Amino acid sequence: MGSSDFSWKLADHPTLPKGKTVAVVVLDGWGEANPDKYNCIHTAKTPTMDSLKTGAPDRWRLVRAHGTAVGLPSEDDMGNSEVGHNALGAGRIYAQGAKLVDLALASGKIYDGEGFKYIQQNFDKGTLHLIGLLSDGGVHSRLDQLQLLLKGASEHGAKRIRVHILTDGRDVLDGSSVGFVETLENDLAKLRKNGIDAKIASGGGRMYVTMDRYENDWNVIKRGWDAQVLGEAPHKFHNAIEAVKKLREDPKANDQYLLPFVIIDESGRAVGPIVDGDAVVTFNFRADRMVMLAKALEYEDFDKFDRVRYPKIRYAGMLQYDGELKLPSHYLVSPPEIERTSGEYLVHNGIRTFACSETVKFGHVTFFWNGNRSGYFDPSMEEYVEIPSDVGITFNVQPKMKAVEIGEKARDAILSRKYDQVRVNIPNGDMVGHTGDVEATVVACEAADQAVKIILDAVDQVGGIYLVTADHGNAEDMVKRNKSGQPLLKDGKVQILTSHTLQPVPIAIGGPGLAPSVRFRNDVPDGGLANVAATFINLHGFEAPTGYETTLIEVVDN
Ligand SMILES: O=C(O)[C@H](O)COP(=O)(O)O
Ligand SMILES: [Mn+2]
Ligand SMILES: [Mn+2]
Repeated sequence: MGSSDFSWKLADHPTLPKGKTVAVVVLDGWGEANPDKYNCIHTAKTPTMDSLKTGAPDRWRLVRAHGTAVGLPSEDDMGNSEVGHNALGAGRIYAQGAKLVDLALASGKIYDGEGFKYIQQNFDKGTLHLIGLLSDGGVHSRLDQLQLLLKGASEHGAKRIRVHILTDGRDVLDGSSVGFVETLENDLAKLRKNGIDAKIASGGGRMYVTMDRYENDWNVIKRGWDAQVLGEAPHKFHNAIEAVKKLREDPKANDQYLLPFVIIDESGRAVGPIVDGDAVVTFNFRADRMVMLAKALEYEDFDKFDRVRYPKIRYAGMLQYDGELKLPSHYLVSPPEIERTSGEYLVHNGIRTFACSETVKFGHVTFFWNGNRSGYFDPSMEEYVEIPSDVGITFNVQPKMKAVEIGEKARDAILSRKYDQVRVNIPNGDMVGHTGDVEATVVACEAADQAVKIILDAVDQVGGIYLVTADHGNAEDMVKRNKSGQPLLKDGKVQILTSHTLQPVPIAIGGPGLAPSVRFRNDVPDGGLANVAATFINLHGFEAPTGYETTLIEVVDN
């Protein structure tokens, strides 16, 4: 398609009408799995979601939400919110950050890029700092990519390297951080043998240190800043393995919330604060939980917390995290170019959108949905509403979260008849699932179901249409399993799974506004999240844009 003949105008759908309110509901972390006591969705009372499944067999199906269906490197990669919402909003499958970084490292092109050359200029006199999530979860970062980057940077002139680690336990099993730190320490020892002064300098659990998102709690970034930049933390150790082991001894401690620590030398001085003339790389490829730190590192004017010292550094992200803000301005690998998203088409075709979630998932139905782009396409056509999330708690304490509030906001938006698409993310299954608390996750799923009911009732009242789906699995399986699907025991105990899963997710359509002749096609058996955008664009009365993955629905003669 030449740029001159490109048009935002969508063709009318041959049969489906315009003007119906369409509610698009994304249940976060809600996959389909066999009934089992570790399937919290099965245990929970979810009459609304159950009725969608059993009520209309040709309007309920499963779609793929992991691996290559969402642009991840392999079928062993579980889905996640970033790639899931990108696929849902963009209607196409893009090679995602994980994959793009793999390619750039494998070809060595990462070292020829503008971003690497930019930071490289500080290697002679300064230290290279690498900050990021230390695990093989593959959601925000990957250990093997860090290992390659360490080796490559040292071969390209870095003489002094400091790694600032964030322990995981959320995309991987709790307790696995010790092994990851040991692996990293081995690698750093090898570098030291080759004359590179390479050490771990600081650390902390990802949810307590650095990896907040959508500006929910700047204290999280500040704790990281104090350790990474200022070299200050309440806990000081001589090595990181000891640090993680000791801090985990507290029975309440876990990898996700590990207290911040710094590594000190014999004289008690922090081994790696960030100072003028240093180079810094944040090695996560995923955006949402790096944007806040990127702002603190990059913005001269910054008032979210007192940085005390703002070092003059050369900073690059693994990727550019926000395409609209161009943040950070330097990066090692170009992000996927997600363009022509459904949201942009909708504003060009007179479709007014309302999008809502609570803070911890707000960017999922806006920023990720719109291709990692913050802000509106057209503020006169869109309204985005953020409900403040609880701050400073783990969500098993408040498993209902703001589900009902989100449902009610969506209800009011639907009843106002001011919007054609009302889009929400309901976070409970995912956010509580990540805590590993099975009982709380059951409560979470029940709350999510109630929110869906509130929305579907409103759809009923206005004669609208609903499309209910999810971005990836989580709450439907809370235990690590062997290949035959049985819980895998360790020391006689099951291992609780805090992470997402490889399961498919449901999608259901219906509502009084949906013509009786509409049903799911059965010739798209491998349909995935990227097929959903064409589907809801049809429900708005338009043909899907060129290049979009095919629709999941067909209109049959009765
Ligand atoms: O960032 C997180 O909370 C997890 O790593 C992934 O969860 P999400 O992809 O559902 O946000
Ligand atoms: Mn998610
Ligand atoms: Mn999640």
